[in-house]
Amino acid sequence: MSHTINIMLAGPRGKMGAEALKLIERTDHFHLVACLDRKYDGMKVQDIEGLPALDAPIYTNPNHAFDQVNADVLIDLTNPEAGYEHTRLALLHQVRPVVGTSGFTDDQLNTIKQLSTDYETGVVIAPNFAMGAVLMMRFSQMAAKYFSDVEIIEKHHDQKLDAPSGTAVKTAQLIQESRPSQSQGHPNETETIDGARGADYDGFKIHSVRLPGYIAEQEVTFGQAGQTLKITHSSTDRYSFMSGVHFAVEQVMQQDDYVYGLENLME
Ligand SMILES: NC(=O)C1=CN([C@@H]2O[C@H](COP(=O)(O)OP(=O)(O)OC[C@H]3O[C@@H](n4cnc5c(N)ncnc54)[C@H](OP(=O)(O)O)[C@@H]3O)[C@@H](O)[C@H]2O)C=CC1
Ligand SMILES: O=C(O)C1=N[C@H](C(=O)O)C[C@H](O)C1
Repeated sequence: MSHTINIMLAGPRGKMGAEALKLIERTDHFHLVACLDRKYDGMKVQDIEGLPALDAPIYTNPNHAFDQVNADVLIDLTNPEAGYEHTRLALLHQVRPVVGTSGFTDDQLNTIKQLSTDYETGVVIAPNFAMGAVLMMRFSQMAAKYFSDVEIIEKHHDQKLDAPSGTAVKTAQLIQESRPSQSQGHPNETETIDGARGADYDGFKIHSVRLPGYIAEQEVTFGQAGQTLKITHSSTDRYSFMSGVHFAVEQVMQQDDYVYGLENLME
């Protein structure tokens, strides 16, 4: 019998938050103790139309929530601004954050890492919870050892706030670890329309597509004379992220430090 894990969830009405509530509801040893939201202060989750019958209270002031509620884990699925503040507060209260929210700056990630050390509290930052996406990133890192020319194309729904996606940034970092720095394409290439060649990361390009109809997709294309290699992952349902959320919640309970990427927790 697993030990009960008390969870505070930020962003319960969001696309991911609503899916995470269902995960918590169906997992026997996950117990929702509170939600952080922008609205409905003092109400219960079960009082909000469309949300499951869970009697956890909703707080709009995260300070009050962390002062009043005993949580083991914070799951954050909000936006970069709120997510950073929630994660910071969680660490100050020695609540272990599992962060799916993307779009943090390097400075913010460094502060989170430092707080994790200072408060001896584990934190998992997961650019992508889908196991297939984690493998796609690792395969891309492997391929970059042999194919030094690469471009990343990520495609998301048009409600996404941050670009490039957290997944694309993490993929780019893993590729950078595997290939020597170099710039690609023709040295004299010009853009007749600004941005046509995408964003530059260590000499290679990242392209962000935003369209209704997509959930999340990424294609990493490698090229060398006479051949191309494409490594692609698609999430066609947000359910795809939930086994990773489950895994991260379990894992963060065993952690005392900062983990950036689920691949660091997989054998
Ligand atoms: N790591 C991963 O695998 C994945 C990560 N994500 C990331 O998760 C985040 C959420 O994505 P998604 O669910 O699609 O986005 P949504 O916009 O659907 O949901 C975000 C939710 O956060 C709420 N919110 C905004 N500000 C606050 C606040 N201050 N306190 C509490 N709640 C707040 C919003 O409320 P309101 O609507 O009222 O503004 C909304 O309900 C994004 O950063 C996204 O990139 C998404 C999918 C997978
Ligand atoms: O906003 C999304 O939807 C997603 N965000 C994450 C990211 O920025 O990579 C993960 C996934 O791609 C879905």
